[in-house]
Amino acid sequence: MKLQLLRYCLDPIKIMIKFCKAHALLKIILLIVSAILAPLSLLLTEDLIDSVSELYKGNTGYNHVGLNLVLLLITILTISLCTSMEGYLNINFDRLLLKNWTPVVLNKYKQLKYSCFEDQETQDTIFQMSDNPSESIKNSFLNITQIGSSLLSLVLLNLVFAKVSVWLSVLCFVFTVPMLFLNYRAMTILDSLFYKQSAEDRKLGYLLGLLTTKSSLSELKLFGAVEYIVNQWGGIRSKVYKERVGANVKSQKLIFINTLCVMAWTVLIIITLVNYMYNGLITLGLFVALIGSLNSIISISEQVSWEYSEYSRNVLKTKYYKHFMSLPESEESADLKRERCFNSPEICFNDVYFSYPHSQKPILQGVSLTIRHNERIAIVGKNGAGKSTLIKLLCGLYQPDRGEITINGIALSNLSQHEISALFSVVFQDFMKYSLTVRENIALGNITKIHNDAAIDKALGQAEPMGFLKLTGKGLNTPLGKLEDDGIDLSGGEWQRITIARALFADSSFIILDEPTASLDPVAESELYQSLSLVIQEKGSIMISHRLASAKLADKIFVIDDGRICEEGNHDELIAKQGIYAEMFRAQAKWYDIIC
Ligand SMILES: Nc1ncnc2c1ncn2[C@@H]1O[C@H](COP(=O)(O)OP(=O)(O)OP(=O)(O)O)[C@@H](O)[C@H]1O
Repeated sequence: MKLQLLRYCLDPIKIMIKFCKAHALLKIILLIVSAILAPLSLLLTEDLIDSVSELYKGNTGYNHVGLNLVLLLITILTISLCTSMEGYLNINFDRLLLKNWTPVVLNKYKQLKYSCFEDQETQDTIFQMSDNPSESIKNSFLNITQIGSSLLSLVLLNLVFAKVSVWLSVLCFVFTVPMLFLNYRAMTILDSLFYKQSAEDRKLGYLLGLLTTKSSLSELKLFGAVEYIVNQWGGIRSKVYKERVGANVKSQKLIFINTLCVMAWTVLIIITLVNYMYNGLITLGLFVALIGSLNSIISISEQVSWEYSEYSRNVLKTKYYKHFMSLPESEESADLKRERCFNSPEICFNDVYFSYPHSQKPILQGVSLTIRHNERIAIVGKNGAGKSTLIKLLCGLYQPDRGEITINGIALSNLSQHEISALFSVVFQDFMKYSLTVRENIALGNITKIHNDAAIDKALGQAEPMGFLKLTGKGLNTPLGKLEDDGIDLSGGEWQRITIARALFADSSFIILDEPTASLDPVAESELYQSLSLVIQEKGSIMISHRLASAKLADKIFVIDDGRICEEGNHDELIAKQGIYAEMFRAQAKWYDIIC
């Protein structure tokens, strides 16, 4: 089955020629030259020995011996030069890949369509791409070209036997095949186990992570569950170990059988050659050359099997790379690079339907709504109603299946990424915590203003009016997270405020907050709303929140149920309507009434 991997053998060659053209071609030429020179050196050895023997008998002069010696030395020197140049090329491949290949891959990451992240296969590919695949692609190129060169050498070495008899050459070749096969099988037994155990290896790593990470270890200790995880880890570990021992024994058995075959084959060939020499059918030189080829054939067969086993591991990354490069990119055609300025933008959802890629489940079903600039909007609804999905569509991360989203009458799909970024800045539920400086964490919202300290301070002040953040002497350049020794580790609520500051710093027409106060304590929540109500007067706001007290502040509330807008109005209107919103609000208020 693993032989099927040979169908990918041209891919690493094509990739390496694309990114390291001259070096890759030179490597192939050097390998071909080395493959030819190995049997040639044996033939020259034969000539040298025979000429020395003729010199001894007085049938030839020193010149002939000298010429053979010089030719042999030149060949040995050339082989050694080829090997040194190959070493030099191998080092340069890394440099060239870093220079030519890495920017192409990074650019592809930049262009990837957001929907790519939905598909499990694609997620695997993206994960594999993060594990430096260029190293594996380079290695699979080296493996496959080395296999080609070794096979060429094998054929040429077998041809040396044809000097004695064609049958001997055929016999020699026929014996090479089981030798290759047994070596290959011995390697694949270990390889197959490696693949079979990869899920268990991942699980072992995960369990070990649970036992060595501060947060999980402290929770497991509290629950008294550490021993359970240790036992789980131990169970898998001993199963993996037993399987490895078993596979090694099987592999060693095959290697032993192979050694016996090689010995029988060697003895047979030597007896045949001795017999030929005894009958005067071959010279001493040819006898020595053929014995030399036996050694080379055995070691090359072992090398081919080893290289193939390495190739079968490395070439998988080439598969991932090809898949990665074929992933769809977000289209940003020339006419979409415009930067129009939308004064008083108005958002319209016109009968929008949407299902996630690879899913049949309808998430939004005929959503129609209008949001004007400077309006404070709240979107409320049960878990899974489709609130966050609506925001993702608004930011252009997904396209509606039916219906249209427009900004001032222009379809959102016709807006450039730049225009969309100028319209919306979003704080998602699963916001990012960047282990960068405070300055960078905030300026990522508008990187052009990264050195504008006054603007950064203003955004920070709006997001955290009480000044929770105690900066070190480095001020805004204080690192956050634990990547650096003097980094500050923030609480969930503190990180959330940094994220809100980032969104405010972006200076967009609308600020979108998906559960902005989920990690905040009640006092911080109330302070944030007061601060935001001032900021938001200058721009539109769309807030998703399960805390309905915050929805009271909104000019308009949209209630989503099962992907449909089922109610719309301000707090008083919706309470008067006695519908879903009123029911949700009463359910929450009841708890406070009980306590009060
Ligand atoms: N990437 C995805 N692929 C497939 N289905 C998804 C994906 N993301 C969300 N969903 C599904 O879409 C539905 C709506 O999800 P969404 O996150 O929009 O709900 P929500 O109203 O924001 O919920 P919550 O209040 O819990 O945050 C859910 O049933 C969810 O399982």
